[in-house]
Amino acid sequence: MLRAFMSYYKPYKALFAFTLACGILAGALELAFPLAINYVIDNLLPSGNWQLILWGGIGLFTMYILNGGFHYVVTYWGHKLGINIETDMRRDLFSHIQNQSVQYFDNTKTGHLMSRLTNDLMDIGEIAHHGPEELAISIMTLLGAFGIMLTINWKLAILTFVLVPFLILFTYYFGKKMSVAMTMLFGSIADFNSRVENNVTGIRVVKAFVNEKHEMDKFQTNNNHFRFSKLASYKIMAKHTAFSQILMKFLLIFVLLCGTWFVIQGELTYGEFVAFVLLANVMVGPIQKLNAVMEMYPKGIAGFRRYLDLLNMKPEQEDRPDAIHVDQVKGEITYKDVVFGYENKDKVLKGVNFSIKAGETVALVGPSGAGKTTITSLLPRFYEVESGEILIDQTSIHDLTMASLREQIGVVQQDVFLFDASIRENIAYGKLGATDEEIWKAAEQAQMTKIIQSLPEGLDTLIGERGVKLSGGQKQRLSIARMFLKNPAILILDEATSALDTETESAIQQALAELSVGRTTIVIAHRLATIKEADRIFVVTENGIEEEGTHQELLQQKGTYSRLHQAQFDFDYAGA
Ligand SMILES: Nc1ncnc2c1ncn2[C@@H]1O[C@H](COP(=O)(O)OP(=O)(O)OP(=O)(O)O)[C@@H](O)[C@H]1O
Repeated sequence: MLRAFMSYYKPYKALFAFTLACGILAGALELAFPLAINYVIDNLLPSGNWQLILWGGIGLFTMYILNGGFHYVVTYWGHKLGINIETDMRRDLFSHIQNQSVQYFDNTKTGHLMSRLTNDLMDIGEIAHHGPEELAISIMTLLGAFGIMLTINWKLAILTFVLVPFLILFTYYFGKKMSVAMTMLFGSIADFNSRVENNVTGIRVVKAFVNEKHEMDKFQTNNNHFRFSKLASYKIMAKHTAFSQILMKFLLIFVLLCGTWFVIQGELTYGEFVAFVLLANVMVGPIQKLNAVMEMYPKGIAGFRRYLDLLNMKPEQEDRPDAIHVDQVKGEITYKDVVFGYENKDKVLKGVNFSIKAGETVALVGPSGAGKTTITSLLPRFYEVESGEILIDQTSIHDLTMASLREQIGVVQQDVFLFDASIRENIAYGKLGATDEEIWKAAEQAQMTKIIQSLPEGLDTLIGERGVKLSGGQKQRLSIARMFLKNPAILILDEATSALDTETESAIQQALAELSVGRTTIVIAHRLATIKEADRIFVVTENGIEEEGTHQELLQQKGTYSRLHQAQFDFDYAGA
């Protein structure tokens, strides 16, 4: 863990060395002060040379100006080092999270991930700055003070220093307790975030079911758990502060008493006595700093441990070393004996076989839960097949790089996800850096021009989280416009129009028909009327592809498709 932590210092070696050097100089100046006082009392004072004393004062003042400068560097540049490291860790974690498989996101709470990226790393910057640097400076100052004390009076120096290991051990003990408390606290913050995220994204459902009170109760449970964890950490912190204050004052009084005794015995001059007391005071500084680092350490380290746990988790999917990048596929698709189940549960697909010619439009129909969406999710490798093989243009999708494979495939879903940004940004998501001209062209192809023109801010209109300010049909058109820009060779339309009214549906069907021209298209539809024109229709049941043919052929077969068609016809007729 330490090695992983230290590796983040590599890019900032110079900054680290600079702040460390300033810290060491500041520590050395702190040590010089008691020696200077010792000299003034024992040498200058008896001589009565007022001028020399004045020069001594000016010298001391200059020393402190320098000391202030060094402290500024340590505080500002040291923190800069810390925040740089914290930023780098966040960058690595975000990139790592993005590379995780879809399955990983199925099983991970958004709030927990948010917590890992924000709160968990919050203290790491402090540790990165104060940790190694202050540890080194404090140890150096402590040893320096001890060395000087030894030269003044070795007996008193040893008596004073006997107490220091106890102080450090005591801090270590509290640090361990704090680490456990902080891990608990971070866990409860993650749950807390998760609850808030769930509530905010589902607020319409909460309100529609008038379940605000129920949500409030659940929130309060998390809130109380958070309060409990935080209080536990404060209790440890309070005990630590109280005990260390007592021990520190005990150290000073001990030096004062012993020092007085040594002065009475004639073993210590007045100047040396004052220097000793001041040195004991100087020692309190590093001990307090060590305490602070030890107090901070558990917080930082608990977060860093959670950070490493996630960072060390290898993405379930990676490109093969010899994977090839494809620029443009023709779009021929073959599924060979594909078997798949989610998370080792029952198999959803138990040996699916089919092939689709380049440019063909194929519709998947069948009962709910039969695995239509699952079949299409395997093509861009959102999930991995358990056995069997999927080929595009006769090449296994596992022999292609994941990025180039996904560039060839466009998915339009019923539940369109849009970003909390402008219409322009959302359309341009299909081709980053697209010009306004390209965006307008895509909007026109998706029959969206009039909608955009009617909005006061046109392309710059902000559409809210998940596109909440747009209607279902508008969102759908926007996702189609985005797809025109992406221009993939293979298109998957997953029940893209099932939630729309007839007029909007027919407009969007038209846009989709235009979008599918020249592309291999897989359409998933419940409403069979929308896929009559498909080149072929596959009937997916729990046994795999049960029937296959054109609309007319399947009707004549009088099998599952014909039954589904009849049931839908009866339903529509009854509805009319
Ligand atoms: N991410 C997932 N994790 C675990 N199980 C899943 C996941 N997605 C789907 N399933 C399960 O896999 C099975 C097939 O689901 P799928 O969505 O592929 O069916 P479908 O034929 O598209 O259904 P529908 O027509 O209702 O959309 C279902 O039993 C479903 O519960």
